[in-house]
Amino acid sequence: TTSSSAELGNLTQFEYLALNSPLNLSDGHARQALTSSQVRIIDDLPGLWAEAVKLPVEEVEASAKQAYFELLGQSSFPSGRVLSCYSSSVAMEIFARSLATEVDTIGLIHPTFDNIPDILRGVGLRLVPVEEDALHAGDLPGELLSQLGCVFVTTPNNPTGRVLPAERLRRLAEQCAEHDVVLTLDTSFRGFDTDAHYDHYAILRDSGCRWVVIEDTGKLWPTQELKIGFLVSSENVGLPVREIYSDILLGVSPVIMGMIRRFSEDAAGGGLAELHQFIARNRSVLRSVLAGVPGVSFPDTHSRASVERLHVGDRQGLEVWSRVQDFNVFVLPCQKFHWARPHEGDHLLRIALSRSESAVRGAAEALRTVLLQG
Ligand SMILES: N=C(N)NC[C@@H](O)CC(=O)C(=O)O
Repeated sequence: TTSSSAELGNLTQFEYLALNSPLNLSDGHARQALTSSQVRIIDDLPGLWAEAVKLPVEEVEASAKQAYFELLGQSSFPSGRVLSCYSSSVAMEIFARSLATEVDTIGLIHPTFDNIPDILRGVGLRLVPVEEDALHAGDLPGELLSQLGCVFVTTPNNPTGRVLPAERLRRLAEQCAEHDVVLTLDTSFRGFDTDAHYDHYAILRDSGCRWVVIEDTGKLWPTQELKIGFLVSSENVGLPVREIYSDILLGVSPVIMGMIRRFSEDAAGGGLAELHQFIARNRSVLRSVLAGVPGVSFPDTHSRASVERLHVGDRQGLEVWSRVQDFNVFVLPCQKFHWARPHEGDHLLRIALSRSESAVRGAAEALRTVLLQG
């Protein structure tokens, strides 16, 4: 039986409901088929295993990081200060615990995926919402920054897909340096949007601010949750990140590191451009099947992320979410992204696009049927 939405505490619990459905368009994980060149990498897992046994782990790790960060335009990444974690959420928990040793208040982008505020609250931090529009409009108010120990920005943001441009990042980092505020970025969706491929680490380094970045390989490729969350920090971050990392793990499997290197090399050889076209096609399928449905709109016209928000007009998002399950289709209601003011998400749903085109089409057609019922 599907729990009633009221019983579900967070977005991930909505995503659990969808995990075994053929039309799961709920979580932002990659569930499309492997490409033929990616199949060849998976076929060579025994070779990756043998390499992991034979080579020193630091060698396997360094080449995986180099391939992944270079692929996404981050050539100034500080290779000596990148910690490999089992997932980006594990990286975030380690960051949060280390931040809480020194900071009690954090400014967090609003809206964003709710496991971020949940993890930050979990270590006792007080959260202040920083509206996405305000963040992109210009400088943050000095009186806001003077009450914060950290500013946390998801870019590209989830679920809006909005990317912090280089000039805004430069200015924000300068402000954080001026106010001795740690600047933290969650860049989990950056692989999908070339606007997010400018060298963030060069800008952060040159600003002189204290910074942390969390990267996620897990959203890009369909690797059955075999992934790495990279936890990167500045030399002057002044937080016990490495100590707390050592409380949690010794390291990630070098087999997964080798797999990430191979997927990154394949992406650099044309696979990333193919992936972008694949996501763009799924986005256009969703938008065209739902075109013309009264009251329905897509608020994030520029998003290239692997998720798409749908505004359902006067309808209640939770009502549509519930009724579309009659077609075995699962999407994600958006209240919990609005962690400070949930009602802002009452008429919004999020649809995952890292799925087969037929799954996206099938889900869009089921949504159309439900939405036309009024
Ligand atoms: N640790 C958690 N809760 N993982 C779920 C998260 O990866 C899903 C996500 O980010 C998205 O659906 O956009």
